[in-house]
Amino acid sequence: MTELLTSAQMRQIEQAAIDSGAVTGLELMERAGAGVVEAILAEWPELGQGAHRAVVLCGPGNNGGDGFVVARLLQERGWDVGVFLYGDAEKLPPDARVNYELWRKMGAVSSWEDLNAEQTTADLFIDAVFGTGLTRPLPEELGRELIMTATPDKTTTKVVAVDMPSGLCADSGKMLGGGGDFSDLVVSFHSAKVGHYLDRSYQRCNSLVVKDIGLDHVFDESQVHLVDQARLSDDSFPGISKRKFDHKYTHGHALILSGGFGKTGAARLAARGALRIGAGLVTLGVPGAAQMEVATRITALMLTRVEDASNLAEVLEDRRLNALCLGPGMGVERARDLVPVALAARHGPRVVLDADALTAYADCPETLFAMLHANCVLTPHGGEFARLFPDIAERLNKEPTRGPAYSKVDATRDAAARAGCVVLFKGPDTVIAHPSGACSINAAVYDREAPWLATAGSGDVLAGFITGLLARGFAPKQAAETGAWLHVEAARSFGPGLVAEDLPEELPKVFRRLGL
Ligand SMILES: NC(=O)C1=CN([C@@H]2O[C@H](COP(=O)(O)OP(=O)(O)OC[C@H]3O[C@@H](n4cnc5c(N)ncnc54)[C@H](O)[C@@H]3O)[C@@H](O)[C@H]2O)[C@@H](O)CC1
Ligand SMILES: [K+]
Repeated sequence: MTELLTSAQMRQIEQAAIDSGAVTGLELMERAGAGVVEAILAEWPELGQGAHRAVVLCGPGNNGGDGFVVARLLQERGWDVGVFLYGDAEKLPPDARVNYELWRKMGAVSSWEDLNAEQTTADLFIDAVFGTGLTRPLPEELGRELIMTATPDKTTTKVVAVDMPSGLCADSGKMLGGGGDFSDLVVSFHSAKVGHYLDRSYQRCNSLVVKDIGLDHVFDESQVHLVDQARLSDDSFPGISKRKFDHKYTHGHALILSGGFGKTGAARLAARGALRIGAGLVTLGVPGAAQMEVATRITALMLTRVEDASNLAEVLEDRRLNALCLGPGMGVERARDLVPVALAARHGPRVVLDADALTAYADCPETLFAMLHANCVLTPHGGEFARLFPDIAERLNKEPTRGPAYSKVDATRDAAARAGCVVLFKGPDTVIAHPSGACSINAAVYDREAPWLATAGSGDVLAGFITGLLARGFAPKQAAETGAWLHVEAARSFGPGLVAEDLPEELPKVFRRLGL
């Protein structure tokens, strides 16, 4: 289980460790600085050989303190190190001050104004200006200077951010004011911060390394989790495997409602996804005019005629239909007709609403919220999210003026609480929230990038994956997390050239690799 921390949670963990007497702030700072150097040498082994030149930019808080440690450790390795301080040495907090003094015994601290002349010759820039303590936008001139430091000749200068690229909010990944420009490497401590996985953060950082600084991992309900294999293998994968004596009815029966003639592709993609992920049976609910179109294009999938609301009500008399998917390619008219029936089904099937099933309620989201129940999952992309939750989206998209800024995690949690069901807010940073506040991020960033997922129909397959897992008996949040994780795994496994059809077909390979 990988927890992602807010700056307040990180401070609390550090403070508790310091208060318990287990460690001092100074020791933590030393480990943090040593961790940065270790990460640099691991990332660029060539920097471990011979002497190089580094420029270390230190800020007015403990992030700056880490910078002084890094400067000292690099100089001890024979490097030529230039140190610049933003702020007043007299006002440094105590641990940072100690490290400032230690550095002063070894070298000079230059004033910020001298930065330009020095910077062009460095092999390495260390951005230790602000970390988790950034609370207000960077002063404009500082932002400009940070951008300049990050844009020397890229072929020779590596930019390393300590904890956070300065200017980015550790809770939201948003930029507070200017600055916070590109970093080749970000080295954080103990646990990654929520902001590393959201918004601008991953767009601005090439790679993220988290170094252990000897603090205990404390888990609590309020933390955001990163959806990762370790977490999923605890509780989800056994649910994907099929046991020897199971039969198809053990694995649920999903119903995917399609659109009309010429509009059935999206539902067929979702259905294929539901089947491949292991639903026992998958039926497409198709209007009469599209029946031929669908019948000629499916094999293992089944088909039933669902013309209108009363038809759907009849079909749902079959209590074995335990997971429904509405939205992909459905058309908003048909969605308005069928969604209320699906949500009112008496035997309580689990329901995924995507695409047109969300857009259909753009004018009256409250009508939808009144019908939703705890067994639903909404899977909006940014546009659909803004249509259903306009005020939340507006708050999220507003330029922040102070930190911690309102984040995609906050927005998805608020949306889930309002909707009363699980909301999966798509993106390279897919956030999944339960109305209780439990929240996770499925990240397709850093070493898990999956840019080929940006292709028509990939969202339809995701809706299908989640529906299939719901049919298998997964709880809504767990289905959303596992479906989203496998979606990225399938994309990464297929690689370049991926089209949506490939995603379900790649799952067997992913499952084999997972040892299922
Ligand atoms: N607390 C600890 O025990 C540890 C902290 N560590 C480091 O300490 C960092 C957190 O330190 P701090 O809490 O001191 O915070 P920072 O060093 O991130 O920055 C806080 C300082 O910047 C000022 N500030 C905030 N926004 C500003 C703005 N826009 N313009 C000008 N000044 C601004 C604040 O008033 C404060 O003086 C972490 O990111 C990490 O790098 C590590 O050394 C590990 C141990
Ligand atoms: K920093």
